[in-house]
Amino acid sequence: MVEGVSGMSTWGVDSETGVLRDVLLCPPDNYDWLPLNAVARANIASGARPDPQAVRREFRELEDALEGAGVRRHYLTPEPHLGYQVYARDSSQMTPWGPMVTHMFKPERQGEYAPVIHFYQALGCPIWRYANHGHVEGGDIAIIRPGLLAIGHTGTRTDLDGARQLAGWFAAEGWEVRLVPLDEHFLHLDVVFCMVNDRLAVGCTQVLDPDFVAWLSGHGIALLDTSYREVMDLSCNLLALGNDRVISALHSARLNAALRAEGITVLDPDLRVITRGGGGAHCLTMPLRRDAAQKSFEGTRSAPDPRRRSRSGESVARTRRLIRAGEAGAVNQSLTWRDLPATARWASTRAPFRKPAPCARVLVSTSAPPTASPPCATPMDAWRCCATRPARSSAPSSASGAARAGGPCTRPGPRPSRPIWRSPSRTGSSCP
Ligand SMILES: NC(=[NH2+])NCCC[C@H](N)C(=O)O
Repeated sequence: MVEGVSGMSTWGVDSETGVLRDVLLCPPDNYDWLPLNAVARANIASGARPDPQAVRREFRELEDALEGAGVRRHYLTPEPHLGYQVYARDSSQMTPWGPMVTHMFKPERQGEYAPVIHFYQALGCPIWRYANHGHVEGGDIAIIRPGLLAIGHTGTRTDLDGARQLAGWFAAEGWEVRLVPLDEHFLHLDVVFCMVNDRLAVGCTQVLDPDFVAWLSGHGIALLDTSYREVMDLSCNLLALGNDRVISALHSARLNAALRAEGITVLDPDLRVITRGGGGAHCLTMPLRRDAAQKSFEGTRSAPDPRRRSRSGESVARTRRLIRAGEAGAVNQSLTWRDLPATARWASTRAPFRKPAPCARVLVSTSAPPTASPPCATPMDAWRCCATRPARSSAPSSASGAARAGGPCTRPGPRPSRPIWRSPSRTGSSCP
C-alpha cells in the first residue's frame, strides 16, 4: 500500500503532481511520424522525416532528466509495427486502484493494448479496468488531485462513450469528474493543459473550454497561459515530478522562464524531433507510482504547526480562518494562496476553496496573442497556420545513449554534459 492513502495499491497515482517514483516509457526503436494528428501531418507534408539518431538522443535526455529526479524507469517492449508506441501515456492509465487499459481510437495504435497488458502482468500489477465502451486514451485523462478528475473528449481520440465509462468508474469511488470538450485538432487534453503542482497548471485559455478554466479556478488552480504557437510546439505537454519540479522541453523557453519565475524547477531535455510527432514529455510517460498527494505535500513542506508563520506573517490558525472566510465568500483580497503557509494551502485543497483565487496573477497571461498575420484570425486558423509553418531543424544534443532493460532501471545513467537541471529563479513574478 502507498502510505497515507487508503485503498491505494502498491502501484498507483492519486494526482498528477505527487512525487513521481516510477514511470512507464517505451523505447523509441520504431518511432516514426504517422499522419495521425495535425502537428505530424504538417511536418510530414514539409518533407521532413525524424532522424532516428536524434530521436534516440532526445529520448536519452528524457531518461537522464528522470534519472536526475530519482524516478525509476520501466519499459514497454516495442513492436515494429507500432510507430507511436513511444507515447506511453495513451495506452494505459494508472489510477489509485491500479492501471486501466485504454481503448484507443486509431487502428495504427490499437495494437498497443497487447504489450501494455503483458507489461502489467509481468510487473505483477493487477489491471483495475479495461475500457471497452467507445474510446478513451490516456492523454485525455488528468487526475488533478485526489477526488478530482478531468477527461478531455474530442470525439476522435476520446469520445463521449469512452469518457463516460471512465467517469462512471471514478464517480463510483466518490470522485468529482469534469468532462472537457476539445476540438479534435488539438488531439488530447494534455496538448493544451497539464498540471504543474497542486495549485498551478499550464494551459491555453484561447483553446480551453472557458467553463473548464472557471472550474479550475473555482478549485483554486491557477493557470499559466500559453499561445497557439506553444501548443503546436507541445510546450503545454510537460510532466510534473512533484516537489515543484517539472520536465518541460528545452524549446519551450518562454514557458520555462515563466515557470521558473513561479519558483518551479524545470528540467529541460531537448525534445525537438520527438515533439514533431505530436507528443512531448507528458505523452512519453505514464506514471506508475507517485507519492500520495497528501504525503508528497507533507514530505516537501513542513507538517501542520499552528504556531508556524507564513512569509506574510499569518499564523496557520489565522490562514485557516481566512480559508474558511474565503469559502464563505469573504476572501481577503490581499492574500493569495502563495502567501499561505504550505499546510494551510493543503487544508484549502481538501476543504474545497470554491472562490476564484484572489490575486490577478492567478491567471498569468504570459502569451503573446497569435502573431497577427491574417490567417491566424481565429484560434483554429492560428493552429493550422502555425502547424504548417516550416519546422525547425533538430539541434544536436550531447547526452549519450545507454543500454536499457525491461523492468525497473536502477543503474545510474550517464551524466549529461549539458546540464538539464536548472535552478529556479524566483524573480519575475507578475503579481502586482
Ligand atoms: N498524450 C498525447 N498527447 N499523446 C500524443 C500522441 C501523439 C501521436 N502522434 C498520436 O497521434 O497518437
